[in-house]
Amino acid sequence: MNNLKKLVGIEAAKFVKDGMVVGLGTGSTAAFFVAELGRRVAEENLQIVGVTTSSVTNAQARELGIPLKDIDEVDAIDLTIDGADEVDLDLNGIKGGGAALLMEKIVATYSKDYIWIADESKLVEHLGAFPLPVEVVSFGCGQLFRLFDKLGFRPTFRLDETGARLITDMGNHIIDLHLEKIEDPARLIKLLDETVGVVEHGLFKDMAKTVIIGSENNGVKIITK
Ligand SMILES: O=C(CO)[C@H](O)[C@H](O)COP(=O)(O)O
Repeated sequence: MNNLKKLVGIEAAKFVKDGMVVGLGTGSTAAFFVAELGRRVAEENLQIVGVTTSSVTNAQARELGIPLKDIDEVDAIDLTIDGADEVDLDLNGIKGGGAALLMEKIVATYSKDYIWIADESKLVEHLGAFPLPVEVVSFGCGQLFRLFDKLGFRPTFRLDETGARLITDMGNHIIDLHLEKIEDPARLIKLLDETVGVVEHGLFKDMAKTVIIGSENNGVKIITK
């Protein structure tokens, strides 16, 4: 699997050109992309500015010497490349397995172009087998948990390595919804968007225009909308 993640990471870096402001995604697949960008900056003198989507990616990019700016210091982000946990045939997806969904969605929203990279195991017919992450403020999140439970969403709090409720880079918690199959993504998005205490959710609908998929048999496949 790692070889496929590396393959698509390297392929995605080819979309990055001199002068671009580039959104740098989070996760093990995006890390291969960031590593390749770092190589190009160091070895090919590629001139870019990165905007990161998590503290983890920020640390990796700094280590590699990729020039970085805060999202509010740039006029626009030309292109963001990120991983995904699930991608359906309409190029809608679930993100947030790495707990970075809020920063990832904000960076994606302000990007002119947005590409996902993934190995073939992420392609699905219906979203929902991967638990849907919902970022929530800590105040009243127990009430929110009970509400999700009553709605039949089978919620669980995301925990950190110590067993405590995970705290995201933005200082919130994550409730994962074990939905199995999301029949109507638009309806669920409306419900979550209207629920007080929900900061953001990992359903990314109509955001990615291109997905680069790595497969054992066919190598790299680029799907566009
Ligand atoms: O959304 C994400 C982080 O919040 C990641 O992009 C997603 O979880 C995919 O990660 P990986 O490439 O490690 O499978």
